[in-house]
Amino acid sequence: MAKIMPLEECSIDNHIDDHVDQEIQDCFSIDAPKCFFVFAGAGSGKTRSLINTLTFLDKERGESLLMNGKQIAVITYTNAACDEISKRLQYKPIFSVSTIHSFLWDLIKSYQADIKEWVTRSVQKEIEDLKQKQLKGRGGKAGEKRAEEIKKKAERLAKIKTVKKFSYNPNGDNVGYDSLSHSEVVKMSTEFIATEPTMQDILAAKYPILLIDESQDTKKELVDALLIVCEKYKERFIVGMFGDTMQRIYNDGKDNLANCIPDEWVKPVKVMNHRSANRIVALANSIRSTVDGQKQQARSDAEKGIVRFFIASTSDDKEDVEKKVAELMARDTGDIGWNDDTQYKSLILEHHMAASRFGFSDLYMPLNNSGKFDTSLRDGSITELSILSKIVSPLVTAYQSGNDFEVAKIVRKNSPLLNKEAFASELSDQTKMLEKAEAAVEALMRLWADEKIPSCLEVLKSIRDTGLFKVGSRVDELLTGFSQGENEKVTALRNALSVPFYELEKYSSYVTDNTRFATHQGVKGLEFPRVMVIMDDAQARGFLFSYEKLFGAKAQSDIDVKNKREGKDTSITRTARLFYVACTRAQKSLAVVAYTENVKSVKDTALSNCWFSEDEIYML
Ligand SMILES: Nc1ncnc2c1ncn2[C@@H]1O[C@H](COP(=O)(O)OP(=O)(O)OP(=O)(O)O)[C@@H](O)[C@H]1O
Repeated sequence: MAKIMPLEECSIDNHIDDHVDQEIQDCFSIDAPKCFFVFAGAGSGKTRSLINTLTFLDKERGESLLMNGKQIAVITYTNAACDEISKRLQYKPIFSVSTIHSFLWDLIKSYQADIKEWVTRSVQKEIEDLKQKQLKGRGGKAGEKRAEEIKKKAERLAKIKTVKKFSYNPNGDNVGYDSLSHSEVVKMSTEFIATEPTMQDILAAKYPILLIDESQDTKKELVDALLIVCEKYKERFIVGMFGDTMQRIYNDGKDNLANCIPDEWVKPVKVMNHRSANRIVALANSIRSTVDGQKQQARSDAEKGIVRFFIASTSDDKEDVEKKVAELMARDTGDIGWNDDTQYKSLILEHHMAASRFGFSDLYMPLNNSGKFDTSLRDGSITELSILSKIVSPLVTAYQSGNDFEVAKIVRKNSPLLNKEAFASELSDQTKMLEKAEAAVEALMRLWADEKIPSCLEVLKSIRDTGLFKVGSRVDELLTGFSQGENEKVTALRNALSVPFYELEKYSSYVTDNTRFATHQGVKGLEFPRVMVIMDDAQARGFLFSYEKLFGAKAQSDIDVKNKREGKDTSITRTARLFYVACTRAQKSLAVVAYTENVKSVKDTALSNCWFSEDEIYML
């Protein structure tokens, strides 16, 4: 009788790419080290190969590297990816996993004299350039703005002379003349790496192995600098890049990276998509055929999978449309997960679209429109919002559900009324302290009495007045009325925080990834069983992407035509790549929803590109 093999062993073709990990491991040979470049489509197991490689390196080289004070550097695109990779590597000290900005800052931050010299030169040059423009310019508003900029830069230049130590926070706002901007750090450090032999020595000695995830979006200056160091230190510096040119969605990545990789680098090829069902892989291939024609195959044990394309008018009610889409998906797939909005992921183009769908627009828009809070708004780290969402909101929930233990725990952990210093100064009468803390909690909770819902400002006022939690001096400014000439951040925050407290809670759920919404860009690297990709240019305010152009509903601009003629990236190719990233997150079923001004063109394009068939399309 024939031996019955486990399914995994039967489907030999599912192991078609297994040689890739071995090819990568061979690059770390002591005698003939090589750099490598693993570029492969979505779901092909690049992250898995990265982790396998690191696990192998830990086992084979970990001890000797650590003993010599060296580390293996891993550069990822986001903090979330850093956390995930560090966790999977069990936080072992042999690895230094960081984002590009932290990596570069760590490398250069102790060279303060060089930093000072570079910044001084750079600001001087900026002033010079502005002065040149001023001479040629026509004055008017632009001229006034330039004059203001020249003045500000001259002030910074004067202050830079006195700076002893420059600071930089890779994850936040960098204000103040002694702090460096994100672009300054990238420009300066990559320039150091590309041109300073000492910095090249330090880099190669500290991190003899450097692996980069999502390298299609790695800043081009860094890629160029690393290529220089690789060439110079062939014997003792190995760079490994993992990525996919079709998933390049940020403009600062290196265009046509694949063509810049030296011939002697090892370039293993992967052809399988381990993530998605057959129909989704076929769609991904046909989207890709409009850009580079690379094809993947699904696993032999992959499900059939379902894709549907829903076309709606821009003026339709979005909530109704998306509800109907989920119902139709549940019906067509027979998968009840589509009936539960916590079980599928809706991918929107910009955060404010999640804000309007999930109900935190009034909080989000003033902050977004001010343009003063970049990443901190997106990751929820604006100080006042963070206190309200991370401390006050759980406290209110615990109190309202009668969980006294949890209330006490939150207060003890976070309140200055019960911290060590408070205990030290009230040694004789600690009950007094406890009573004070209790009274502060009661005062806060009275804001919710009689089914009232307080505004975020009222909540901040209560905790500031009672001292229940430390709020910082900006809250005093927020709680006084608007004054001419005040900091724009304060004005934006005051407007945002005048909303009912529940909007803050919704915002907080969104930034902590506890809602069904995420952006097309933000889900890079992730996967979900059910995905709804929402394309809605009318609601998106950026101009880098245009689904209407991709689907032929809007004409190409003259610039698009010119860029295309010159073989450059256009808003259409950029959008095709974003569309590819969004669709390839789906494992089992995928709904694509297009809101358009031109229903017919969208349908015609979907059919003529063979992205969807007639029976997969719904006109809503
Ligand atoms: N060789 C394999 N055998 C079985 N499953 C695999 C294999 N490689 C990857 N997978 C699974 O396929 C999915 C995609 O893998 P991974 O995230 O590593 O792909 P990726 O190439 O990094 O994807 P993307 O570029 O789309 O982010 C994961 O669920 C992973 O566990």
